[in-house]
Amino acid sequence: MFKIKNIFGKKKDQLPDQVPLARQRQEEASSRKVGAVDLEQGQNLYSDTKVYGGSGSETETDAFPSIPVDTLIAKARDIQRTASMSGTTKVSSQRSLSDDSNNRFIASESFAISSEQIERVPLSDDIDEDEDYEDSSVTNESQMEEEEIPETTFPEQKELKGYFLINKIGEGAFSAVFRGIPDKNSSQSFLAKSFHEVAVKVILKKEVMETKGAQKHGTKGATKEQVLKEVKIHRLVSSGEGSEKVVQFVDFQETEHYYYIIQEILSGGEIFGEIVKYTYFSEDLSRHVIKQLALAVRHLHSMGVVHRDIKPENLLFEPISFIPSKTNKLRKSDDPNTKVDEGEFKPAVGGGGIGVVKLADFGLSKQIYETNTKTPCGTVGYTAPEVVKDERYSMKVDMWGVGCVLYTLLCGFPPFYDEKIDILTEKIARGEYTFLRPWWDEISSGAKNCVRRLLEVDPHKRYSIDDLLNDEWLNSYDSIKINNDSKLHQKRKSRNHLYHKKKMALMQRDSSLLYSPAANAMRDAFDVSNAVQRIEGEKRENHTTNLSSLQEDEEDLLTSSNNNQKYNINLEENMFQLSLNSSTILKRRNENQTIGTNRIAIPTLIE
Ligand SMILES: Nc1ncnc2c1ncn2[C@@H]1O[C@H](COP(=O)(O)OP(=O)(O)OP(=O)(O)O)[C@@H](O)[C@H]1O
Repeated sequence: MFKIKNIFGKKKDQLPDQVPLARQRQEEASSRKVGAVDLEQGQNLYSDTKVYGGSGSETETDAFPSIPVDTLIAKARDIQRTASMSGTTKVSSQRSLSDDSNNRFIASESFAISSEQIERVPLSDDIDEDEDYEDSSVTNESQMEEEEIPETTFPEQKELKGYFLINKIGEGAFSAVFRGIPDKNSSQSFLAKSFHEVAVKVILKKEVMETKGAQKHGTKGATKEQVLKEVKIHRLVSSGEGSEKVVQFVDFQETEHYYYIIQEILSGGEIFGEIVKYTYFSEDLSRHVIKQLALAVRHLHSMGVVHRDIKPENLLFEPISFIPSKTNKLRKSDDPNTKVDEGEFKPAVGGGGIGVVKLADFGLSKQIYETNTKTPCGTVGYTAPEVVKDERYSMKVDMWGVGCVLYTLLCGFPPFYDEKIDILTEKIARGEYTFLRPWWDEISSGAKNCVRRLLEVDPHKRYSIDDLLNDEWLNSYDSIKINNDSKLHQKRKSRNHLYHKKKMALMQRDSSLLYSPAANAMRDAFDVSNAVQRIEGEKRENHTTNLSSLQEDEEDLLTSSNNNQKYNINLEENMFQLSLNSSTILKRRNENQTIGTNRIAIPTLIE
């Protein structure tokens, strides 16, 4: 590991590769405000008046004759786009029709900047989160139903029973995710009745191979076995004490053309998007997220399940109301003109609009032993101590993932980065990362220590989930309140559905920052890091002869039994195969090649 004392005194080629990425992140963050800073709040951007009828013939006037109308419209649209990402300003457009004293109709349209906080619209939850309250949005059901008109009739709706698809809220490499409403009159799923709304992940069957063999010899794609395994594991981890930190599994349907995985909806979306928005999180907010992630991981590990794909894209959240900061909390590495205010943090509730956080996406998860079975093989009670120990080490893959997330939350860029995938792989394998100045200067030693203990190369020395939950920094104060009151929880969720709708519409309108080069580089860094750790985990597991029978239904992802040979498999291929239905790396790259953004170079075979 190398340490850099001060990056500014160094020549460009001596700088760690994270530096350009960190700078790129900051530059992209500032670009989102470019439009908004040009104009004062309240200033009219564009006003076009058309006069029809009356005594004179049709005339047209510009309120700002010196500026071409088209330029103004383009500018207004541009600002509207950037403003929708910054969440701080809104460009409103107004149309009106009136008649004047000459009996003429005047149609006017104007754009204006206002300080309305569109991303932070009160969630109809300006109610104290701690209070139990009656929620009018729930009691007035007819009003609620009136709002729930599907955007369009989706082809995916045709074969789905018991749920109405309302709007698309996300996309994976092989799936589309919709917000859906359970049909109260359907007998489809008993569980669905307790959810006002759900997320429906739809996988088109023709994208999915029937068997592992087909996958090996045919086109790349997820296999049916993998879809079923994801469902099996998701269903398993949605049960038992502690499962409330995991996105709940609700229902599964297989039809002629589709697989439908129905799950609890988290209306805030991905934590990833919030990192892009705020550039980084305060220590309080980072702790808030990590504590909840740690509780989810503890639950999984207690059931013998390893997630293996822990990253900010797989952390979903419920929004809470945003409280603007009372005092300036800028770090010295921040640009005061561009840093988006994270707002006040409320212990046990959250901050930055982020409340409850849950772990999602079990597409790469693996059950390495069972905890509640009578089958001797794989049951902890019947397993030799060294095997149990090794299983524990396999779980350390997730702890590495938690470390990468924590690092990224605290500073805004991932711990390991290189444009070339093979160099990035080496850095990850060697644990080569630094607490870069100036970005880490003001981060506490407690937080750094926690990161260090998680990003420990040797899994024996790396924090276990219990170590993390006992970490001093993580326990500086009670960052979350676990509320098991499901009735109250449901009320809160239903209150947020309008917010969700608005936010999704905004995200769809402008995802330029979410898919900017730096954001994609961040995604890639996580995908590579997780793939490297999974390969390490597989290596360790294969050393353990006695390991669980559950491996039987695992895909033969690393085809060779020879460990050295395994490691030499083209990592890109491996990552794709390891990730399958949850990987987006190739898709992103293909998309980016067409739009010409700069990407990590696709590697050649490592011989
Ligand atoms: N339960 C949910 N609540 C809200 N949004 C969700 C939910 N599940 C998925 N999404 C949204 O849909 C996106 C894609 O979902 P998911 O990650 O499960 O699909 P995937 O095919 O496994 O994706 P990937 O290829 O990114 O791994 C998520 O990143 C998220 O934005």
